[in-house]
Amino acid sequence: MEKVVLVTGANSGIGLALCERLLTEDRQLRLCLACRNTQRAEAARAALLTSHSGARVDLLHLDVGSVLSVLSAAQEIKARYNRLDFLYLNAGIMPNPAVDIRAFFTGFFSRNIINMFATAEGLLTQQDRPNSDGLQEVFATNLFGHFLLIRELEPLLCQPGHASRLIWTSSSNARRSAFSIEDIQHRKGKEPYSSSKYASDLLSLALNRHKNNQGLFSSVTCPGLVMTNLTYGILPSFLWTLIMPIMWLIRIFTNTFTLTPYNGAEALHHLFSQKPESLDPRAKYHSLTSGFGNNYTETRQMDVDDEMSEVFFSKLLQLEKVVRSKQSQRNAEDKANQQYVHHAE
Ligand SMILES: NC(=O)C1=CN([C@@H]2O[C@H](COP(=O)(O)OP(=O)(O)OC[C@H]3O[C@@H](n4cnc5c(N)ncnc54)[C@H](OP(=O)(O)O)[C@@H]3O)[C@@H](O)[C@H]2O)C=CC1
Ligand SMILES: CC(C)CCC[C@@H](C)[C@H]1CC[C@H]2C3=C(CC[C@]12C)[C@@]1(C)CCC(=O)[C@@H](C)[C@@H]1CC3
Repeated sequence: MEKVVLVTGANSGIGLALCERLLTEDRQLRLCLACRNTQRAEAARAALLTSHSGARVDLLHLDVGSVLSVLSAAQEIKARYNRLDFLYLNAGIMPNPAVDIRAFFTGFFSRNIINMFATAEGLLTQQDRPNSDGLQEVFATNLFGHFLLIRELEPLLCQPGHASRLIWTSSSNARRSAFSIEDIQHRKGKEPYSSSKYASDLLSLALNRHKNNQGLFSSVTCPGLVMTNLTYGILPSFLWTLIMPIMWLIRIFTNTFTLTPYNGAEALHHLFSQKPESLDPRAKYHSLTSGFGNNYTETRQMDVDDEMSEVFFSKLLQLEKVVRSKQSQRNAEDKANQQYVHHAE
């Protein structure tokens, strides 16, 4: 039976490289690229079809940062497919990043250097802001939009006698200390990216606890440090040009510098061929590249606990209720306005 796979943020970077790899792995695949930018999505589809002529590649408009877009994309998915085998929750943003230069040099001349290059711990801050749904943008995009999508797609994902898989693109930048259960959207802090990625680790654990018995299995990955639009946005381009040779040099000493999107997609691709029973709900699956350029996947235990993941899960369910009721209110207002205009004409 053909597998149905949907990838969010599939038009560039790790998501696009994953699509390439999946099509090479399985020619029967029915692949859906869920992207917010139609032009870029079409370009990605064309590129995939150039290397895999005759492949079944669908496009879907989805802005994971918008409640309305998620709800209408979910309707469209339910209308198009009667099953979803894999849902890759990959879209992500890191807006207005800033590097703490002093922390960089302190880390550079300390024993923490390898960890600093692998996780960027203490190095990166971002400026976040509320979006038009009143949610913090990073939280809404990297986590909540994906959560809402999963909730909407439960009828497809939780089917008796059939296993479906969720695969998150998290990060080794996910840190417990950047996350607060009192401030799940990270309104007050300066590390919304780290917080949102830690939140995806917590959510994955909770989803496994609640949904494994309904045939839904969730896993978390880290692609390593990959040169993509997201990373290029961190420093000015001339600086990247200057430090790129050093990055390739560092790669010889650390396996987390996967650098290319193809390498970064290793763990995401690896999980595609794993049986649900073999998955570890507490593990993060890391894409790694050796100094000789060989790719492999390694599992490392996440710093998550059941109690916090449970509280977080119930907070997300509460937020979902609020967001849904706001959305129905908006829909009702729009309808009333339309009727008013119609009568006035
Ligand atoms: N690069 C790295 O070193 C690492 C990346 N990651 C994670 O990998 C994932 C992929 O990022 P990466 O490939 O690096 O970067 P890219 O910027 O190349 O890819 C991000 C993708 O997400 C899409 N996206 C962003 N916001 C939205 C939205 N609101 N709705 C729909 N799609 C959206 C982008 O679309 P558009 O083109 O329209 O912007 C793009 O396709 C992210 O979750 C990131 O956090 C994790 C660890 C390391
Ligand atoms: C000369 C400059 C001051 C050097 C700055 C280097 C940094 C820009 C990089 C060092 C470690 C990198 C890193 C990431 C981005 C670029 C660095 C901060 C990530 C945060 C990218 C996104 C992720 O999710 C992480 C896994 C990466 C970890 C390492």
